[in-house]
Amino acid sequence: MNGPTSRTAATVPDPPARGVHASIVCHGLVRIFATDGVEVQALQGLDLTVQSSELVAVVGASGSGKSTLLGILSGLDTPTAGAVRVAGTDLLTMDRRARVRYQRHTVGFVWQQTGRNLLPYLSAAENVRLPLEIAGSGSRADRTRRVAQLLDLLDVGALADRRPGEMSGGQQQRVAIAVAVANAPRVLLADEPTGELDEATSVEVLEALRAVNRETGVTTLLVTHDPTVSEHVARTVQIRDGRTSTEVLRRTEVDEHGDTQDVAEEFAVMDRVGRLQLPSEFVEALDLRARVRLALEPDHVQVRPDRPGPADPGPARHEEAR
Ligand SMILES: Nc1ncnc2c1ncn2[C@@H]1O[C@H](COP(=O)(O)OP(=O)(O)OP(=O)(O)O)[C@@H](O)[C@H]1O
Repeated sequence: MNGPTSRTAATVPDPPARGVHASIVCHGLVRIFATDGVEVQALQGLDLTVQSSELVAVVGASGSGKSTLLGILSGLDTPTAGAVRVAGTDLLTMDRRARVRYQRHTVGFVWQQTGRNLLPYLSAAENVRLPLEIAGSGSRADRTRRVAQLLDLLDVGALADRRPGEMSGGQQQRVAIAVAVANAPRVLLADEPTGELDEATSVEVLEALRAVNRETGVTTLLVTHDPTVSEHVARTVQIRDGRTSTEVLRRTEVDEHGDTQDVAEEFAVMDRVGRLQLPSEFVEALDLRARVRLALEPDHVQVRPDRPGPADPGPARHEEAR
């Protein structure tokens, strides 16, 4: 996804009205933090729609606003402006009780720090059982069955009796995913779930998230600074300066010889009033500055520097064209 690509295209996020099947709809999300009289705009009008049962990775550099977005989606923080709905719940109008219900039943979380996800003195099975008992779901036998099912789904069934300290980081994160989806939330949120893991283990944990998403249909949003995640998920949304800037969509195609191949295409994200961010590589490659020339062509829009270049016909020709 890095580097200039001639295949950058634009996509407009679905408006909330069309988002009946959308599980997450953020529209014009703004979050301003004020500390000691200094304002930081962590989110600057972020638009994002995630369809029901979709798995999306939100990728961005440090300080781009990922944790702020996740804080809002998890109901721990509220935006300064904008609209946000998750699984039909308007997160701006929730009262205290609705917030507790939302956090207990609608969303599940996996955090980066393995220690934050699991209780160290409980076994894997007991950790998964705990949220079921708190929610009072099913009979004792139902709970035992569900714990076993989830641990098997996450491929950690053999570790049911081990405590977190007796498991690897990747195994702990897989148990953490089982804990997060124990009460069948509509949405699973994961904050840098592979942040403390090596590359091979990270891939295993991503595969585990994909398996849970596929098998249970839980809408899954993970945030990470690791751009290579886009190689493992169908949709990656890039966030830059508190806004979604580009998206990479990955799909499998069968060529004329019957061979399958992975095709990744990068799109720029345009908001509802037509604003889009040019990829920084494009801006740098053409040394684009404050003003650019735009021209509408039959099937595309041209963006050129505001100065005559070798291929530029010059202002006289533009005058003629008008
Ligand atoms: N509680 C806060 N008070 C003041 N500023 C904050 C607060 N939380 C975040 N910020 C600022 O908002 C911006 C976005 O921060 P955020 O933590 O969302 O970024 P991030 O993409 O998650 O970064 P990282 O990958 O380093 O965690 C940063 O400039 C950060 O300093």
